[in-house]
Amino acid sequence: MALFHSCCLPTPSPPQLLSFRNSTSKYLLFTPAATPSRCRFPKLSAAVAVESPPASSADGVDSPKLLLEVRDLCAVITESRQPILKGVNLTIHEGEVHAVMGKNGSGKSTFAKVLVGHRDYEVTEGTVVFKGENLLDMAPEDRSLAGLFMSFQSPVEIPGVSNIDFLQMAYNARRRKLGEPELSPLEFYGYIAPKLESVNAKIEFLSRNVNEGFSGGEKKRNEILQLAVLGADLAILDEIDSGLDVDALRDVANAVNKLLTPTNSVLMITHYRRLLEFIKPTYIHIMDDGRIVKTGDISIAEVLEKGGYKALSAT
Ligand SMILES: Nc1ncnc2c1ncn2[C@@H]1O[C@H](COP(=O)(O)OP(=O)(O)OP(=O)(O)O)[C@@H](O)[C@H]1O
Repeated sequence: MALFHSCCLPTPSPPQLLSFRNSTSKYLLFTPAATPSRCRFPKLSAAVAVESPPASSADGVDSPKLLLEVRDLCAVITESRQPILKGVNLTIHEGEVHAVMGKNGSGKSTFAKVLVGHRDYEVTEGTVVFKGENLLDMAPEDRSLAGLFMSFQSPVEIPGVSNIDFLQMAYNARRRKLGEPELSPLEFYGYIAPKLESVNAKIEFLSRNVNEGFSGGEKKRNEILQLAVLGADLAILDEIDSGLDVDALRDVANAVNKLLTPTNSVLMITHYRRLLEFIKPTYIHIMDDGRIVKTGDISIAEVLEKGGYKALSAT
């Protein structure tokens, strides 16, 4: 705790801010002294952030609604108190697809898990507002019921519980929360059959125990089936492309694309441009040492693929 406080002193130097604009967004370039983080750590690098667009545009057309606003988010590992997130800033509007990339160990999965309230981590600073509510005040299950979904990098197995029972239980819990009547097993089967088709999964998928004995690719497909069944305002997909063959990647990406509407959003973590060719991101963010240090468009992934992170830091 002491380490955290000593690292989180307010910056003594005045903010230095450069801004520039393209046709759609205004970009803010923060110099190290003005990196927008309340918890400060010694290693600072220039960060580019995309400023939230105004609530309505000049021609009177409403801009998409704000879905998630993360400000100066800092988190430690609960047990060891080791700081992992060191001031994450991110804004997501409805209808946007955000991709987070970054070197191994930069904090991407931790960020995702902190958003869904994983107990391995404790938030020590910062705010997260989801659909206008303080997300950090909500229990993990309430975050899910509020419309947050996360597909884990390594989905858990639940021996003894069949996929269909698990999905029906989760879906009916959501309906109860919404004050809607629960679906009977027969009604639920009618609801899930087309979802199964949308992820190109076989019917046997439903009678198998949750993820037990599933191949890596089947587990990822099953995660997207869960997303299709439960629905979400914000789906966080952690390396949904890992371990997938080309056809499975296309299936999974197609299923995600079919779920995208103008009012929901995806935050996906990936190492590879390949996924971004199937699910087109609105923004790509680069995470480094627990912070988002760069934000831009698909060109970031192109530079990365050609020259690695070294090439990116030179841009
Ligand atoms: N529960 C934990 N216990 C110990 N260390 C942890 C824990 N969670 C995260 N870390 C450490 O925090 C750092 C960030 O991990 P994280 O999984 O968030 O990185 P990542 O960017 O998702 O990496 P990758 O690209 O390899 O999946 C790593 O050094 C990791 O070892």
